[in-house]
Order: sequence, then C-alpha cells, then structure tokens
Amino acid sequence: MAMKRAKITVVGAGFTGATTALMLAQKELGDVVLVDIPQLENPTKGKALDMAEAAPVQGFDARIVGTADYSDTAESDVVIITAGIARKPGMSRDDLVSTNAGIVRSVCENVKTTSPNAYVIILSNPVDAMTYVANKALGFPKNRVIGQSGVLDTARYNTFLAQALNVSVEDVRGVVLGGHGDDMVPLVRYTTVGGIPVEHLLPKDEIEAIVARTRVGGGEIVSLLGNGSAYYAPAASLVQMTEAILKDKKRILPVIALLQGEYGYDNLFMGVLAVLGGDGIEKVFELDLTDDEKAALAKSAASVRSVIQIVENA
Ligand SMILES: NC(=O)C1=CN([C@@H]2O[C@H](COP(=O)(O)OP(=O)(O)OC[C@H]3O[C@@H](n4cnc5c(N)ncnc54)[C@H](O)[C@@H]3O)[C@@H](O)[C@H]2O)C=CC1
Ligand SMILES: O=C([O-])CC(=O)C(=O)O
Repeated sequence: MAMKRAKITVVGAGFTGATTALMLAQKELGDVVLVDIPQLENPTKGKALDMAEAAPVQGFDARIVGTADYSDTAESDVVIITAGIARKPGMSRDDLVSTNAGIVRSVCENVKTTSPNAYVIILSNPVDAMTYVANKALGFPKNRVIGQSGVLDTARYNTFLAQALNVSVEDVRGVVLGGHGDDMVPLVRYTTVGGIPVEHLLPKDEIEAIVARTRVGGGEIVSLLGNGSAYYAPAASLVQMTEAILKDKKRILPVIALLQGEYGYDNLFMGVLAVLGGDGIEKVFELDLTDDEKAALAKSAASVRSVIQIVENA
C-alpha cells in the first residue's frame, strides 16, 4: 500500500490559522487545508497559494490549499480550530464567549460529518469554554478533543525565566495548570532549569514577578499589537501539539482536557499535564498540590465554570 501524508485542516485563516498552516507545512507534518468563511474564500485561497509558492524556496513538500468548502477537508487526521474573533485592548478573553461559541459550534458540526475520526485541537477563545462547546458539538471521545492553552502559557513562563537567568530556553521546564485566563496557575515548585529547582536559582520576588507577567502574557501582547492578539507563539504551540499526535511522540504537555474526577473536578475542561501521542490525550497526570496551589487551581476552575455557565444558559 502506498504511504499517505497526514492531512491537517486549519479552520480560520486569520493571523493564528495562516501562521499555523505555514509552520505545519514548513515542518512537513502533512498536507494542509486552510478553511475560512465563503466571504473570504479568495483571500484564503490566496494565502494558501502564497505559502505553496514558498515551498520551492524553502524546500518543503506539503500541499497547501485554501477553501471555504468542508468537502475539501474530508477525512483529516487533525483539525485545528482557530475560527472566531480575537480580543482588542481593554477586552478579556471571556468577552468573546457568545460570538465564538456560535462559530465553534457551527464549525464542529461540519467537522463531525467530514472528519469523524479526526483529533481536534481548539484555539478559539475563551479556549477552555470553547473546548467544552466543541466537545458537545462533536460528540467525539474525550481523548480526541484537546484545547490549546498550556503550551503557550508555559512557553511565556519559560521565556521570562530564561531571560532572567540568561540561560537557554531549552533548559527551562515550567509547568502551568488551570484555565487560560489571568487566574492560571504557574507551578513554581515544579519548575526546573537544567534539572535544578528554579527556587534555588532566582529570588522569590523575581519569580513572583515572572508568575504575574505570565498570567497576563496574552494581554501584554494585545496591548502592544493594538488590534488583535498573539499569533506566532500560539501557532508554534499548535504545531507542537499536532506533531506530538501525528508522530505519536507521547510528549508530556499541558493541554485542556475533560476532567472526570482528576483534581476533584468533574465535567470541566481545563489545562492539565497530559501525555499527548498518537491517540490524542493518552493520560492525564494528577500532580500533588499544596493547599495554596489547590486554592489557586480552584479559583481558576471557578472562572472557567462561570464562562461555561454563560454558554450553557445562552
Ligand atoms: N487559546 C489560545 O492560546 C489562543 C487563542 N487565540 C484565539 O484564537 C482565535 C483566532 O485568533 P486570530 O487568528 O488572531 O483571529 P483572526 O481574526 O485573525 O482570524 C480568525 C479567522 O476566523 C475566521 N472565521 C470566523 N468565523 C468562521 C467560521 N464560521 N468558519 C471558518 N472561519 C471563521 C475569520 O474569518 C478569520 O479569518 C481568537 O478567538 C483568539 O482569541 C489566539 C491566540 C492564542
Ligand atoms: O490574549 C489573547 O486574547 C490571545 C491568547 O489567548 C493569548 O495570546 O494567550
């Protein structure tokens, strides 16, 4: 039998979607289908063609097509959902909930029929609640519905720590749990640099400042950009998750997963450390937490629950 390349659909051809599509192709993770709404069919086709024309220069083999027709996405192995509006300065991610819930629901209805076996990664914000919405609309097993927050939040945390210590970002291993909001929980006690606990390397107040900056890391970029939100690091995060699945790498990554008893939460989607491999979320780790860490996680979980309530009552 001939070997087939993986097929990856990216829904939403805006800043995050287009950047993700290009990075996926550059890493030759598979053929990429970029989908947006019918009103944007031509610009979507144009972006895909422009990316395809970069391939001979950079030397990557991947077909990239743009479309507004879900039949082109049929039988995708991985579907990444970036569709929706992004926040502007002064807004919280939660302000996007009503608009994006409708968009994510309609996208998932299409994905459910065209790619029933796909692993689905959700980026649209507020992402914990949008992963909940996607799970309901898709009706897929929980291991195939995965939200992106923690890879990005941890990347920000690791960036700030590496800068403060003047060491390679590759040697910093942070852990961030909880919802993708200002109450997220960077776990200092579990953070190591080259195997050394970070608390041995930096004074407490510096670590606390880095934790605080991490929590509002998305907002820092929103303020600087002025008219949209981050997309390079979000796209890189989506690509790392896609690679973990398609190459069955069994990476230990923070992902938004359906909790069914873990950490004492039920029927809640929130960021936890998990094994991400060929069968999606293969295992969720439950870390031992101190009372303070548990309280911080409970605060974050309560924020996520309140946003899910808005969707449930709509
Ligand atoms: N979870 C996370 O860590 C992150 C989440 N985000 C979120 O991702 C979303 C996308 O952000 P950007 O790409 O910067 O926004 P953008 O505005 O550049 O792109 C969004 C695209 O979605 C498209 N779209 C809208 N409805 C659609 C539908 N029904 N079907 C297909 N496409 C549709 C729009 O036409 C637009 O091209 C936002 O909700 C943003 O808040 C962004 C960065 C990080
Ligand atoms: O901040 C935003 O609205 C986009 C996002 O989720 C992030 O960059 O973390």
